[in-house]
Amino acid sequence: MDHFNYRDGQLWAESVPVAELARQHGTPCYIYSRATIERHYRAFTEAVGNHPHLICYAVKANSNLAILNLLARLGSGFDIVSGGELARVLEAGGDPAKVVFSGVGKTSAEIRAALEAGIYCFNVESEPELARINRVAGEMGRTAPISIRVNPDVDAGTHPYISTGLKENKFGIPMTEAERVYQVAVSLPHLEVKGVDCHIGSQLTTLPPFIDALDRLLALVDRLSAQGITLTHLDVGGGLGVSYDEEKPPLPAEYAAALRAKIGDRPQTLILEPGRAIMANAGILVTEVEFLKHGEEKHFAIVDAAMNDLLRPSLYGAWQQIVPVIRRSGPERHYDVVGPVCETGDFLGKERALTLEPGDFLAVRSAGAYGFTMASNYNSRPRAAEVLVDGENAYLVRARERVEQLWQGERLLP
Ligand SMILES: Cc1ncc(COP(=O)(O)O)c(C=O)c1O
Ligand SMILES: N[C@@H](CCCC[NH3+])C(=O)O
Repeated sequence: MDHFNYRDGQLWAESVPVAELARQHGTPCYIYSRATIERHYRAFTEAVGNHPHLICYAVKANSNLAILNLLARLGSGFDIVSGGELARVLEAGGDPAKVVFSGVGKTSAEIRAALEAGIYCFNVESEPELARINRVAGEMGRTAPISIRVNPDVDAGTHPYISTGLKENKFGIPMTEAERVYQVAVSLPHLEVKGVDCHIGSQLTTLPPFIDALDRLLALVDRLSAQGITLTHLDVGGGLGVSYDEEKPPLPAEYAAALRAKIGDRPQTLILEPGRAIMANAGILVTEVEFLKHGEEKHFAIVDAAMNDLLRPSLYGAWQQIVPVIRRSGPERHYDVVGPVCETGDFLGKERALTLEPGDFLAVRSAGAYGFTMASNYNSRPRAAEVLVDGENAYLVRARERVEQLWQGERLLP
């Protein structure tokens, strides 16, 4: 469900015509809906209900400061994976005491910054990382709160690049090693063991893998408890999918309710790290058709957004709906919608039935998550503007990069 709908033959973002925003701010341009973000966030919290819980929004999905600030105002915590994401959360007014820090390669400097900020917990992904956090905390005269990210070896049934909970993936500590690593953790003087964590992948469209992983986590919690290690929280990661095409993933409310039912009256705080399920359908990428090119085999719509703006189609072969911002009548053609970047893999969609003229605006739907955050300056293209719509109002929350910004910090040889 989102707040991008057609009225009078044109696409609206809440109560603002998308074409108006495209003209005002130029294209390519990301447009987000505040109402959608808030609805998705609330669906999670309401479904978990009165069980103690914390939603730690996965910042990597969309780290625009205005969006982080909106979520912080709703009470959200944050799942971060770098010092940069920590800095953004703090800048946006996020509460460090609600931050969990994931990722397999935390540097000493990042660990120090997180301890200084006073984050809630490190999700530790290896034994050397455990030792590093213990050392840094000791140097600072602090105790570092940690949980172990276990790899439950559950097949999430998702794209191989975004599956994280299998033995062959780089993430987490194997379940078979987990108890031993917990014993190491409790023996280290500058660590406080808080919980357990897992994250099995992204864009999951069914419940069973989540439930399997949770079963394995709960069994571990019981085994640890028998050894005198009591945990205060259970972090089940993110990964709930959205409908890009025909997928019918569980709704956030169904997902959260299923986890809640499984956990029953266990005392541990439930932590969720959703990213995509909150943001994907809260954003679109708007682009203008520059040229139509009718080849011998194919029709191309050459647009002003490219793989540097939205990488998912090129990287994963991901399918995202592409729709006209203003509908026009006339015969449809099947177009490959491609950008100006010099790569054959630079496409937003293939074989899309559209009626188009140069100058038309197109919207790529479900682009609020892993859209702008995966953008680059490839081909020295400035990154797109970002606009957040709130009812009848629209706010430019990040201006399009200017070309001069593309060489900031670079120096010529003397
Ligand atoms: C540790 C961790 N938590 C949360 C997420 C968020 O995932 P999603 O956007 O699929 O909810 C990710 C990304 O997959 C992740 O790696
Ligand atoms: N970037 C991916 C998801 C990766 C999830 C990060 N752990 C996507 O667009 O689908």
